[in-house]
Amino acid sequence: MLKRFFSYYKPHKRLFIIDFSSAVVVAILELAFPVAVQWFIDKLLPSGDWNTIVTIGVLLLIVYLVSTVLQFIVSYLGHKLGINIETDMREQLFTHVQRQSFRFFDNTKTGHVMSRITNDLFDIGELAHHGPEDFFIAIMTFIGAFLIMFNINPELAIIAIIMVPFLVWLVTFCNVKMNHAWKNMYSKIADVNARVEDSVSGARVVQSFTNEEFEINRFKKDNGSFRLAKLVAYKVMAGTHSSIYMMTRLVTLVVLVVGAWFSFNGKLTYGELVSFVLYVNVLIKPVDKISALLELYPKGMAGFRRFLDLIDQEPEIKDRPDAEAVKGLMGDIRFNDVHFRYDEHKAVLEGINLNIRAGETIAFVGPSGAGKTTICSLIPRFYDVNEGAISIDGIDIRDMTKHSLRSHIGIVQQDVFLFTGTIKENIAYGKKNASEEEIFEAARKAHLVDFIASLPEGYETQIGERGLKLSGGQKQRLAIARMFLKNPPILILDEATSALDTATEKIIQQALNELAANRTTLVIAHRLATIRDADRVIVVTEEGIAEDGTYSELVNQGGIFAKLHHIQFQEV
Ligand SMILES: Nc1ncnc2c1ncn2[C@@H]1O[C@H](COP(=O)(O)OP(=O)(O)OP(=O)(O)O)[C@@H](O)[C@H]1O
Repeated sequence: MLKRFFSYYKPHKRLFIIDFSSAVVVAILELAFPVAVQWFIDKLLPSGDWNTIVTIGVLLLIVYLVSTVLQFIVSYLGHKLGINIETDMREQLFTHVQRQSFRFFDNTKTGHVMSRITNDLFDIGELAHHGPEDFFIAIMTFIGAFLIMFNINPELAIIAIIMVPFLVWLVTFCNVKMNHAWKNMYSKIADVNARVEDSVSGARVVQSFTNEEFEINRFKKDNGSFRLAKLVAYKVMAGTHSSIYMMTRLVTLVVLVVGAWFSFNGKLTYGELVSFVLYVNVLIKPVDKISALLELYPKGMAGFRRFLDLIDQEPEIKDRPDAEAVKGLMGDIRFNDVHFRYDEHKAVLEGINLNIRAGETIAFVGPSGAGKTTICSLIPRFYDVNEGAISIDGIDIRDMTKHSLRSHIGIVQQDVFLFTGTIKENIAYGKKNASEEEIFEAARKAHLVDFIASLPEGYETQIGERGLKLSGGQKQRLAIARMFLKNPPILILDEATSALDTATEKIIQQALNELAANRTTLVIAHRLATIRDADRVIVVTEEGIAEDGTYSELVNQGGIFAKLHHIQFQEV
């Protein structure tokens, strides 16, 4: 895991080297300071040479100035390095989530994904900056300080260092406890995020059921669990800090008292004693640093582990290495003995055989839950078949790149999803490099022009989150405009006209008929009035494809479709 963590430094090698070497120089200057003080007290003060004292003062000032500049570099560039790494990871994670397949989103809570992309990575930048640098500097100053102390007075140096193993044990012990506490805290905040995401996006449902209290109580529960998890983490942290504080002060105290005794016995000069006490601080500082790292390391690593968990989840639907980027597909679709299941428990499709000729308009009808939407989801490879194969123009869809396959298919969902932004931006989503004329033309074909003209800001009107400020029919027309722009050879309309009033529906139906001309069009419809013009009607039931023929053929056949027809048109 550490190896993978360090691989993120690679693109920022230069920054790391500047930051790290500045930190090393600062540490060396810090190590040299007590020696200078000792020399000052023992040699310079008794000599009474005021000129040398002033010269040394000026020299020290220069050293301090250099040190200050280096401190700035360490602090600024170090943090820059950290945030660069954090940004890279966040971008990688977002890209990775974008490439995930439908099944991933079926099984993952949005709030949890949001948490991983935002909160979980907060401490990684800090760890990336402080981790290796502080660790190395701590070891370096610790060894350096000990060697100098040993040189001044070996006995006192050994007394000072004798307590360090206890400190190391304490640090390790606390590390384990804190690791656990932070990981738990991250998982709880992910739950809070998931709850907020659910309640806010479902706010209208919540209010229509007057379930606000219920939602508040559920939130309180999750928020309370998060509070508890964070409190535990802080408690462990406070325990760690105070134990380390006590141990470090104890070392200083022991050195001061024993050092004073040595001094009485002429084994230590005053300068050496002062320098020794200063060195105890230099010796202990790394332990302080390590204790800060101890707090940061588990937090950062807990986030990094969760980051890796997600990064290591391979997208289910991937391009084969030899996949072809297809162009100009006509839309001849064949299902050859297709079996499909969403999960282990229940087969949704079993042995489906279908033959859809390019340019045909096919209507899928049948009871709810029979698998009409599923059949259509398999064509763009939102899911892969478990057995059998689907081909377009004779090419197995698994032999095409996902991108080229999907660029030939347009889908108008039952539940239109629009993005926060303007009307123009949302239409242009169908074709990223569309010209203004193309956008206007698409809007015209979708009968949106009058509506857009009635808005004070026209095409620049903000439609609110997920198109909240538009009516169902307007959303639907916007989605249709988007599809005119995309202009795909294969069209899937999932009850596309269900949100329209009778008058608008007629106009849209006309537009859709125009759009469907010379394209393969699959319509999933419940209202039979919209599919009278279809070339073929396919009845899907839980047992598979039950009927296949033209509208009138099926009505005359007197089977399932005929029954549906009679129910809808109240003919007996
Ligand atoms: N993402 C999913 N994960 C698991 N099961 C699913 C998923 N989507 C659909 N199903 C199940 O698969 C079966 C077929 O669903 P599908 O949506 O294809 O039916 P449908 O005929 O389009 O229904 P409707 O007319 O109500 O839209 C149903 O039993 C449904 O519960």
